[in-house]
Amino acid sequence: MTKLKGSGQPALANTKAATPALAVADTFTDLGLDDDLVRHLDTKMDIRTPTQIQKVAIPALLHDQVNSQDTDPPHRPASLRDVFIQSLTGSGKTLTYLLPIVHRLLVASTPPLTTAQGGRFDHQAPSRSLGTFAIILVPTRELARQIYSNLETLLHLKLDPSLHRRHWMVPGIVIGGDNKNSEKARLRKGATILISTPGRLLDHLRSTQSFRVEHLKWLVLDEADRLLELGFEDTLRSILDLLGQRTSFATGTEPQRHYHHQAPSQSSFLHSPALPASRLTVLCSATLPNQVRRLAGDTLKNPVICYGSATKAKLATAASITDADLAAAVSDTDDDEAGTEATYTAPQQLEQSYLVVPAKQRLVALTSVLMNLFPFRVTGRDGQFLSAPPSSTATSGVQKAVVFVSSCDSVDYHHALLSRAPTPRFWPATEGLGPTADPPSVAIRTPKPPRNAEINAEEVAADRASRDATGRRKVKTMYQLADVSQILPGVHVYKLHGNLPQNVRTESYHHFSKSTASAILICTDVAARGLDFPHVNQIIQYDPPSEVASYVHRVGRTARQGRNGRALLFLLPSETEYLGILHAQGMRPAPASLDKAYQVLVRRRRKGRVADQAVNDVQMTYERWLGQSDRAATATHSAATKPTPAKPVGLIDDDDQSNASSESSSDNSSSDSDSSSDDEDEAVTALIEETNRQQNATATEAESITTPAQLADGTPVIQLAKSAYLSAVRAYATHAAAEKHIFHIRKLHLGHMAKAFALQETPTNVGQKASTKAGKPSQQNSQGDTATAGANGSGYQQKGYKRRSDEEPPPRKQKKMTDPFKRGSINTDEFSASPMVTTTVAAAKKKVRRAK
Ligand SMILES: Nc1ncnc2c1ncn2[C@@H]1O[C@H](COP(=O)(O)OP(=O)(O)OP(=O)(O)O)[C@@H](O)[C@H]1O
Repeated sequence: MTKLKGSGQPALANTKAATPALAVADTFTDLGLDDDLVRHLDTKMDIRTPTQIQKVAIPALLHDQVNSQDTDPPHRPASLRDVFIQSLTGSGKTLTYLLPIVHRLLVASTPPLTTAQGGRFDHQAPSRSLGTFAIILVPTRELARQIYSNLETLLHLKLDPSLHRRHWMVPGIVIGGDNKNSEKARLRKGATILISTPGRLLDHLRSTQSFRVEHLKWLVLDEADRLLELGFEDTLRSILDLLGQRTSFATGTEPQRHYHHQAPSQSSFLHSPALPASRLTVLCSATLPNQVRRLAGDTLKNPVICYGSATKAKLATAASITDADLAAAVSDTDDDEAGTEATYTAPQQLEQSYLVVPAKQRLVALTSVLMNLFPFRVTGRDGQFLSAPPSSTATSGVQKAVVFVSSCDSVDYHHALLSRAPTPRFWPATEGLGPTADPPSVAIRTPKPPRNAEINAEEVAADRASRDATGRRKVKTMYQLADVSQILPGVHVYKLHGNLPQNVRTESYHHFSKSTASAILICTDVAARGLDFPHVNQIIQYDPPSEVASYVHRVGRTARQGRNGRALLFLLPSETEYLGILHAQGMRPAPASLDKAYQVLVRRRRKGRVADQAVNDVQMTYERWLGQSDRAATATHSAATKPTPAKPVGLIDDDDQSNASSESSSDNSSSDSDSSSDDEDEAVTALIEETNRQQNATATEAESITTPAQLADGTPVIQLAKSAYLSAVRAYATHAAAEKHIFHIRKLHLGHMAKAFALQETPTNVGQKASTKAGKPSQQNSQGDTATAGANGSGYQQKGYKRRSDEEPPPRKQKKMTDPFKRGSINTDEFSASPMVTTTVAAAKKKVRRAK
């Protein structure tokens, strides 16, 4: 990694009086910030008192030198120093670095007093054409937009006219997914403070000649631990190299071939003592895992280490960051009380808990937790839902939850499930409880169907959805950003992950943040860092994070700025050892009770208020809903591959016995050869008809209260469930090395995991069955399935995986469970004591014979 210049720079004149002492500065003015800026913070942003980290880091960033009581060693000569900021999530790190940057640019562009007093104003204000003075690098696009929006607000400050300075600073943003040409145009005009993601910045540094960085004074790496991690590291190295080359033009080490000479009047600004003499690097993070410390040590030269906890702040200096420096800086924190050397600290007011849930009950447990969070009052004699309780809206304002899962597929599936799945039959009806506000939508560009590619049924459906009544392709379609949940009436369900179109990502983030309705955001770790969602009071880590640092960032989306917040971690019984790892690193969640969580389901049930039944209701409702989707998908598949439409489920007519038996030979192998009497046949037919009538009644009842088990673009939900399951299994293998023995795929019971996605069997078997039904040879089926599994990433069966004797067999060997709605199935319901039996022809005959 390129090392940055640092030592040997001349000490700079302070722009205000002496650097304030650390313990004394309790106001932004005392910290040395510009009066206009302080007024703006107060009147327009409602920010009056600096946080702990702001108290300690703003002076360090304002003056490039340290005047600290905690300086170590105490008499290190003042010089240009890089700055390292480590502080709790939600403690205001963004303003910590933005305020000094804006302040110093403002002060540098203030004309000298003598000129202004003499009546002549010849100090030409600097302009955006000077290029970029500060670059803020962040790992995600959403965070970039959030910081850009903070910066815009900050730069709208009202300037004191008597100081003869003008607005000239322009905020800029360049991020992946946005239009590069319009970004180039903006960079050509100039962006004084630029927010960017690493890949796109590197792209512009390489290809946008008019992007001027030779006056760059600040490079801020926000969420530095993430940026310095593997993956971003190479990009960052290239960025630093390119910035090094370009800034050396300006310092005269190389001829300024590409860059304009400055107007003489602007040179007084460029040489203002208010600006750093050369580029400063600022690293900013809530966490700093060990492996990243070494990289930070390489990146920062002569750094000031600013550490802030909820109640204390500390400052230290070092020639470079070493473990010892950080340990020294971090040791004097709130954790002292616990007497540990914890790596991480969570806000004190954050209530952390964990819930141990068996895999097969995860979905029901999630539903219960959310129902407890978004309760609805049941009133009336028949237990009708009449209204949302005051707690979700009136008293505490808007209620919001963020649910973290491990993959994009999982986000898509759980979003579909929580927003579209119906309520169980034994619950009171929820009609009349409409949403509190219409869910928002956004127009997105319709993707063109791939040329010369094999188009499957889903793509056909998506293409159909993208055409208007006359069959013409619509250039844009409306994308529903949130759906109103059926199971949690009135609650809007949003999603956010890296595979969504960029404008959907942006708008989902924006609308969830601003939502005045109660809302849930289901997301991947793309939302784990830095995002500042107002009113989020519950974080749910439905899938545990892949490393402890992520845990800290995820829970940090709530309990920000001293507000209350709760965080709940879901664990499988086999994962409880993870609590030890969390404990050792300073995170101490308390146990939560699953039985208590289920009480909300028991209360909802109209009859037989028993926990097992209530839990079973929810699981079976989800499974039935997916069953509908499975049948629809199978029908679509059959229609595409077979000229004759599939036989309606559960119906047999006598003329078609031979076909019926060949279609499901395993179930009915004995029926044709049976030499039963006419009487017996009649009795069998009567029993089957009766069973079918009951089944159909149940199915109709279930279907009458359901929403279609497919998305607006026609994607069957079962497809999402299968992909989500496979991605979840794959994601399980991505835990940090120290946690791998806990989160090991061998410990997963794959059949139970399938239940956690409301699948009645593992996806491979589902695929096999669908293909068999469509009349394909079994070899083809298994090839197709293997390909699907590979494409979706499990790769579990292909790697010659050897299983231990005590573990769950891999997917293909799973005990076959069949759809309860399909004729000829015996389904053992895992949530109830007794198996649910549906009648087959053979079973019916046996029953009739026994009855005789
Ligand atoms: N001095 C202050 N007083 C009140 N609110 C503040 C102050 N400084 C910042 N805030 C607000 O606190 C919230 C959190 O700030 P910010 O996002 O910068 O936190 P952070 O430390 O960067 O968190 P994370 O580690 O999660 O990225 C923001 O809404 C911000 O406007």
